[in-house]
Amino acid sequence: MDDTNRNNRKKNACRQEGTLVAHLGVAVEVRFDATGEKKIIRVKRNSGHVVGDRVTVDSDLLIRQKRKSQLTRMDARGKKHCIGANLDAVCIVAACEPLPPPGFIDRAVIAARAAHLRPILLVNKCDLPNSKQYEKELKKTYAGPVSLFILSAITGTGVDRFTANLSGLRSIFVGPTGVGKSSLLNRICPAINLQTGALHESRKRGRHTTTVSTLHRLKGGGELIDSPGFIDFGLADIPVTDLAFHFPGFERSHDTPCQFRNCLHRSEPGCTITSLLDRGRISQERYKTYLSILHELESLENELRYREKNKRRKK
Ligand SMILES: Nc1nc2c(ncn2[C@@H]2O[C@H](COP(=O)(O)OP(=O)(O)OP(=O)(O)O)[C@@H](O)[C@H]2O)c(=O)[nH]1
Ligand SMILES: [Zn+2]
Repeated sequence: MDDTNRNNRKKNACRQEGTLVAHLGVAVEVRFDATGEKKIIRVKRNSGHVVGDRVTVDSDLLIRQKRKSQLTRMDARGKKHCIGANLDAVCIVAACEPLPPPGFIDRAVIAARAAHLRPILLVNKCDLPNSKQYEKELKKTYAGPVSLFILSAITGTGVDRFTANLSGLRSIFVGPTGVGKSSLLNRICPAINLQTGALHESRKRGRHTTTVSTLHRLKGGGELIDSPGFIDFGLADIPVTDLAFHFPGFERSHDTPCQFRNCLHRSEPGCTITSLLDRGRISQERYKTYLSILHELESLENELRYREKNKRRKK
């Protein structure tokens, strides 16, 4: 073996492949494929790595591999955040207390579908007396095209039925803060024993609990990512003409395309969606929500176009 070959072999020996299993802000934790061992590696705060990323580690250097899928959201200031990588499903956690901000579930379903991920809606805290009415409303709007599970992290109701569906999938929990994501994860994998709101409350440190993203292996074979709660699930990179296709409640329109390919379903002739609306097959409430998200996306597209133009002018 010549020196070059020997050096290359040496180099490859200290290169290891793995999965990023925790993001701690200024460091990440990588689980190596070969040994299952974990290593903490320092990264810059905005290094662009997210939980679920496949990486090659060369001593302390982290090389990210191409993602098969990713889930992205936009915050109120227009900044994009990738929340998880190489996913299969998005578990949107909601509860009657605290109620999610208006449009949160719709945006999360749209973002999941646009990223080719399966949306799963979890209605947690079904042990609370106010839950029944809320469950009814969510079932009416989403059940069918979106898998929906009613459960309680406290009593354990519905949890086994839900976890049976996670086998073989990498899923991520998303939801506003306080809906019980960490409590559910604790119930599903008791070994993790994550800090939950109650724990923090007892230490009088407020309710913001999850500050890091972590990936956990499930007994049944799947993987689950717990991510910090956030208030706004702004849509990123979804063209206005694609919105209706991903919008929950418009699934009936998929078989019959509108007359115009760029139809936005307002008042264009030959529009399948407004025709279904007129015949009561799409509810007024769903259509109104669609229009408000459409308006939001149009404003965003205009803003981006304006910024782009200004940038070019300055050059
Ligand atoms: N009654 C009831 N309370 C629950 C249930 N699940 C969670 N809680 C309570 O809701 C509060 C918030 O729970 P967490 O699990 O910390 O919520 P989270 O969604 O992880 O919150 P963040 O980490 O801030 O995103 C805690 O006080 C839990 O005890 C449930 O099924 N029923
Ligand atoms: Zn149309």
